[in-house]
Amino acid sequence: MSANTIKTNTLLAEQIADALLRIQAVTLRPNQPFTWASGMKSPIYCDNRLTISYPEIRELIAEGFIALIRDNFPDVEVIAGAATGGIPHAAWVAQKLNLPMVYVRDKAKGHGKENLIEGVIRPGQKTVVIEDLISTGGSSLKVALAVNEAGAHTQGVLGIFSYQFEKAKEAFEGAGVPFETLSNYTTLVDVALRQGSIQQQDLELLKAWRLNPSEYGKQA
Ligand SMILES: O=P(O)(O)OC[C@H]1O[C@H](OP(=O)(O)OP(=O)(O)O)[C@H](O)[C@@H]1O
Ligand SMILES: O=C(O)c1cc(=O)[nH]c(=O)[nH]1
Repeated sequence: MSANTIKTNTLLAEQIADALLRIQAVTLRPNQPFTWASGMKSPIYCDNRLTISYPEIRELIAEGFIALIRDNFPDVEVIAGAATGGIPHAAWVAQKLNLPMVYVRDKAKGHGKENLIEGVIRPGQKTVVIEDLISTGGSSLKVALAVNEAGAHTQGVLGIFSYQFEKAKEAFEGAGVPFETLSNYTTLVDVALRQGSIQQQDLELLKAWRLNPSEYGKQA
């Protein structure tokens, strides 16, 4: 399967965008840009960690992941959570599918057993990585590659939300790892505009940022 053949469920993408807006997971802060994991500066931050506090939203997310897994990776053997945001969602999915779970740290522990991957993963095991958010894709691809380096096989990466950057698509394609998210930036902006939770001036700001996200906020 190529990296872009997984089909997004449009209704679910809207439901999740709506939920993220409702719980105020999305913050616009143009005057004090956020620094992302990649080092990029951004006027927007989507805090998907908040979803774990809402049982009906985390259930929607878990069922969304399970539908994607059933359609695309029906023979998956292990669910891997990307630390930290992906871990709770991976646990709920693994529990519902009655599958083993592991989680992958962003770097190996500096003491104890010095593990990068926690839990049991065996050579050849078909694995789906669960991540909370994909910006550049760097974090989740690192997890996917760590799984492969451990001798298992990453079938795909699934996330809650993606900013739909070309850079991420190219990175996943380059690594030969299929990926998909339950919701995305385009849907979020559409839903937010419809609801009136963003205004015209916010839209202008977001458009300026989208034109050149890597340069945004560097002068700030
Ligand atoms: O696609 P990327 O450019 O790599 O960015 C996305 C990553 O950034 C966030 O993680 P963060 O490092 O903030 O850590 P956390 O999950 O431990 O909170 C998020 O949870 C993803 O893992
Ligand atoms: O790229 C990131 O670090 C990032 C962006 C975002 O909107 N939310 C988040 O949790 N991380």
